[in-house]
Amino acid sequence: MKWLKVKKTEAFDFVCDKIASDKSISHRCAMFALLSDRPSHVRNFLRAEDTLNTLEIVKKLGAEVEDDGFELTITPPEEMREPDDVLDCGNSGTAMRLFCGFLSALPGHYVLTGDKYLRRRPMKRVTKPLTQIGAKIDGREAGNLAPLCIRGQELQSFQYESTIASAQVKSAMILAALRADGPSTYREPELSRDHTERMLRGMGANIESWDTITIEPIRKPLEPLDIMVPADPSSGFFFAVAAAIVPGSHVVIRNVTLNPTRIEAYQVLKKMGVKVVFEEKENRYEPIGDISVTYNGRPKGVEVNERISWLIDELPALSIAMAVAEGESIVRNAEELRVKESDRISCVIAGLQACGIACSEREDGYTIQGGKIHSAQIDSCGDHRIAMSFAIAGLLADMTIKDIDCIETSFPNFLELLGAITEVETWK
Ligand SMILES: O=C(O)C1=C[C@@H](OP(=O)(O)O)[C@@H](O)[C@H](O)C1
Ligand SMILES: C=C(OP(=O)(O)O)C(=O)O
Repeated sequence: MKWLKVKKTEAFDFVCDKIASDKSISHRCAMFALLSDRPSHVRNFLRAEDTLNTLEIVKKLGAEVEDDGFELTITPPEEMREPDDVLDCGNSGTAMRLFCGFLSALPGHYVLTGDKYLRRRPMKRVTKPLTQIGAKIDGREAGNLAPLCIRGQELQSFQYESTIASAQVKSAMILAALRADGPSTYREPELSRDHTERMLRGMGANIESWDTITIEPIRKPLEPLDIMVPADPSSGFFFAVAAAIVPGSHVVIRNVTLNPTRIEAYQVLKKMGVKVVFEEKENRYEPIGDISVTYNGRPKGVEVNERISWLIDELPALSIAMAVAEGESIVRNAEELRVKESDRISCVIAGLQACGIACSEREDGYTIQGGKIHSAQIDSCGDHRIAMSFAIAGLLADMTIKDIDCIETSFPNFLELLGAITEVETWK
């Protein structure tokens, strides 16, 4: 098990074009390449554990992958292969849920599994609606927990109204709908990240989204992808919080997706009084540009209770800004945090309490009374976002973090970048 010590730092000015590539988009690049009959070209693919596991699965399904160190060329097989082994999604909920939808309609037998954290996460949210349209999926707790066994077959078209705003559920259903026996519709309570719709549309799929998403089944292979994956705003956000809390600091995060469903946490920082500027530079599949964040005095407390799916992954890091803010901050309607890689409500609160911050949890969120962060020893709970959030808290008071191996799942060069603004030490 790896440990990390982060030292308190002084004002920094950091222009960063090395933030990890977007995880959501990278998963989809690997998977969606299988929907074409020609090679897809993917530059800047995220080389982290989660997305490399997805790429391995795509290879086990018969794709050939050439890698020149910068660009991946993913050539789909003429016919998808039934794998002779289990498909390991590692730590990734996105991989497991999207593959459920993808494989349910593909002839063959597939077993999806993952690490001990993923095998605890609820899968009923995808296995239930998929089963309702004819999918054959089984797993522990009547199909709720991995390992999941899928026997792919023809699926029926559907009209599904989801009770949760989840891009993973939506994407699983869209992937199933692409091979269903007629047009399908999908509704969600509030728009969740929409990379699947944008990318599949860019590949020529007939997907319309207004209040309701309408998906036509594909009658021929889609166009291949030709894409440069932008930087991940969720990864960049750790450095945004760093600039927001260390007096006199400034950061520029370059070439990041500016998709509105992904940058809401930056909008909240702005609401807290931090100076945040977005500069769009191009638009292909997604708007892409730079985000600059400048310290602007002590941030102010804020209440976050809507568009939760637009900032769900950033809430642990945002809680660090809330912990140093003037006044009280409240997070509501965020019960989804409890079923991520860890129970992120309990882990955030336990970590902040260890740092001497007054805070308390509720079923759907937490309340944080802004104060002064003290040195502490924090357990990451095996969760990359908890580990990196408290590493950022360490910029204000030396912090020791237990079990940081999980950072590899989404942001392998995090410590290298953090090392540019402070002293870091790791040991086993
Ligand atoms: O579709 C995606 O790429 C993701 C969707 C979100 O999960 P939910 O769909 O469970 O909200 C998010 O938390 C996850 O990190 C990535
Ligand atoms: C929740 C996350 O990812 P996933 O659901 O893919 O494991 C995350 O990266 O914060």
